[in-house]
Amino acid sequence: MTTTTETSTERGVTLRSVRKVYGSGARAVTALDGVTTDFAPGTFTAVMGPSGSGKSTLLHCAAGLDRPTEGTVRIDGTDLGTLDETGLTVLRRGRVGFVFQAFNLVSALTAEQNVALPLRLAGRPADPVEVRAALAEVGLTGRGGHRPSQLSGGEQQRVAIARALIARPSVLFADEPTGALDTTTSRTVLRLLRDLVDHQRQTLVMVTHDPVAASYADRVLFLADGRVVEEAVGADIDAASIASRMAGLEEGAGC
Ligand SMILES: Nc1ncnc2c1ncn2[C@@H]1O[C@H](COP(=O)(O)OP(=O)(O)OP(=O)(O)O)[C@@H](O)[C@H]1O
Repeated sequence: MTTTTETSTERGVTLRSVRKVYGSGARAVTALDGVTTDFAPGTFTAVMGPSGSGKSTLLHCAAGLDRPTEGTVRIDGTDLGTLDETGLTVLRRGRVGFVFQAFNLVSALTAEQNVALPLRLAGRPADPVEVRAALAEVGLTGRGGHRPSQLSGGEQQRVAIARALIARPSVLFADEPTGALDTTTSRTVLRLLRDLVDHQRQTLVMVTHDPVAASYADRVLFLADGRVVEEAVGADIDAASIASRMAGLEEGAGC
C-alpha cells in the first residue's frame, strides 16, 4: 500500500498534476492544465512559451505565491497545500527567493538596506558582514551605500539578486529577470545566475521570452495552453533551436 506524507527528505521543487483555474463559470480560464515536473537541486530551468501559456502562473504556484486549484506542489518535501497562509509565508521567507523584471527595490533604502530587508522581515538581525558578502557575490563591492536611483539597471537587478539570496533560499525563481535590461547588461546578469548554479548549486527557475537567456539553462520547458508540451536538455539548448521551437509554438497559438 502506498502512503503519502506531508513532508519527506527530498530536496528541490516538485509539481504533480498542477491545475490552476482563474474565475468560474463561463469566465473560467485554465492557466495551468495538469503540469507535472521537477526542479532538482542545483539545476537551472528556463520556462518558455507564448504569451498567456501559463509561465507566470507556473512560477507563482511553484513558489507558493499562488495556490493551485488542483494538484500538489512540494518544496524540499513540504506539501504547500498543507500549509496555512502563515506557514506558507514562513516557508517562502526561508526557502524561496524571487527576482522580478522590474527589480522591485525600495527606492528610499540603500543597496545594503534593500539586501538586509528579507532578514529584517523574518525578524533576524542583519549582519553587515553577511550583507556586504551578498553584494560582493553579485559584483557590487563598494556600492552598498547607493540608493537604487544611483545605480544602473543591471546593478539594480544584481542588488535584487543579492536580496533574493540573502536568506540562502533552496530555490530562486526569476520572472523575466533580464526583460528590462539591454543586451550587454542582460548577459552579465545571466552569467551571474549561471555562476550561482555552477558554483553554489543554487536551484534556479527562470521565465523568459528570450531564447538567448534560455540558452544559459540546463533545461528548457516549453508551455502551451497551460501544459508542458516540449522539453529541451543538453545539446538541444542553443538559442537558434530554442527560437525555432518558440516560433512553432507561437504559430500554433496564433500569436
Ligand atoms: N488573476 C488572473 N485572473 C484571470 N485570469 C488570469 C489571471 N492571471 C492570469 N490569467 C490568465 O491565465 C493565463 C495564463 O497567464 P500567465 O500570466 O501565467 O501567462 P504567461 O505565459 O506568463 O503570459 P505572458 O508571457 O504574456 O506574461 C492567461 O490566459 C491569463 O489571461
